[in-house]
Amino acid sequence: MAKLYIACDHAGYKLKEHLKPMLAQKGYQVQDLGTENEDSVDYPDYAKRVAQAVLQDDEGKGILICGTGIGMSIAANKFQGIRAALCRTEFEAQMARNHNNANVICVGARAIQDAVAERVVAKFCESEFEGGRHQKRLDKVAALES
Ligand SMILES: O=C(CO)[C@H](O)[C@H](O)[C@H](O)COP(=O)(O)O
Repeated sequence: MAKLYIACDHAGYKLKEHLKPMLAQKGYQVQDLGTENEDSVDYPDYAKRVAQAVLQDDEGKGILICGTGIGMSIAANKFQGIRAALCRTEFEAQMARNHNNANVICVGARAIQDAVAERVVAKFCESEFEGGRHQKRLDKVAALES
């Protein structure tokens, strides 16, 4: 089972703490890369931690939470090899894995309710990349990085 790296800014702290027991209960090994409280911090610092951890772990996946998920997704996608997807629905989370082979999910704690976020993140974690025609497209995406 893939290891999960999770981090947030102050806006995402409560949701991060809410999600961790759910993920552990499902059997995932979860490494918390901060932040540790609701004091104001800057989301790029935490996006960097998760992006670097995921890039060093072939099977690893990342979970990033800020107020909207937008800042985290912008920052994480600056790292070559990171495919970060901002997801608000279970459908988006499943497609992010099935079609885009996203290795990081970004969630907006101020945008969706905790119960919805739980289902969205769980769907992301349990869904697989389908390969095939989607790999060819991801190869083209990767070519854009160079
Ligand atoms: O980066 C964001 C927006 O794209 C995140 O939602 C941040 O959590 C948000 O900007 C933080 O805002 P705050 O007013 O400093 O709490």
